[in-house]
Amino acid sequence: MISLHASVAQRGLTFDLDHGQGRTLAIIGRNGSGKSSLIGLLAGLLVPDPGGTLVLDGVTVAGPQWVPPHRRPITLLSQDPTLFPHMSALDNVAFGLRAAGMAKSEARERARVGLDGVSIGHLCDRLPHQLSGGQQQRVALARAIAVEPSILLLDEPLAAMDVGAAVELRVLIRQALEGRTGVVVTHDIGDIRAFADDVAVLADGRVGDYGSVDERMGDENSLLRRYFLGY
Ligand SMILES: Nc1ncnc2c1ncn2[C@@H]1O[C@H](COP(=O)(O)OP(=O)(O)OP(=O)(O)O)[C@@H](O)[C@H]1O
Repeated sequence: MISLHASVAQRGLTFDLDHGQGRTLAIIGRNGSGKSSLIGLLAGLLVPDPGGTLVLDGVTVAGPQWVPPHRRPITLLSQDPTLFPHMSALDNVAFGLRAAGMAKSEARERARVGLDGVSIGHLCDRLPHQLSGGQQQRVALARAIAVEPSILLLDEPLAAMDVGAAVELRVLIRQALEGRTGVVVTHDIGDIRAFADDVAVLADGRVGDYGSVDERMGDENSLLRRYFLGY
């Protein structure tokens, strides 16, 4: 569950959003509409103005109290995998588990299982520069879900992939979203169809339209249709 009621006046943004448990929300909007800022607020990378609140799974993480990013039940998969270049794929995935206090052997075993889960267990000893872009993004996905977040944020996760890699990763991301709450920023109607239950259209720093994808896909006058088709 996500409940965000917060402003960032410096950026001209005010968000009012309540999103249900176990559902995935697609965020779409033109450049500068506030997509990255919304992700930043959820992830704890951006602080809302005083008086704003963010509640994740019933816990207030911004507002009267502040919970830092690494203590939130949330992880982020971005367009850029941002792996540690000097660490193997295995150690990249194990890093967050170690940081959370897990013993080294257990963290490495969990990381190995995670890399098997995204079909690159056989590449676990490779450094990032020895992996293709698609393989690096699989490592990043394994890292994002290794800590078992209840909420997964996806910021244009397939934008840098070629078509083949995108198709394969889309299946893996869809699996990763099962049993989780998701938020995906995307410009790709394929991502919306594959991942999203609901869609929010951001405009001028606000949530301009919000509702179920099925309803809006069928509605010839919907904002979703106008956004993608221009009519
Ligand atoms: N670091 C910053 N300091 C001040 N204003 C910012 C900063 N980053 C973004 N903004 C402003 O906040 C507003 C929302 O920007 P944001 O990057 O969240 O939009 P976006 O929808 O992610 O855009 P894009 O699709 O271009 O990445 C814009 O008006 C932008 O100019």
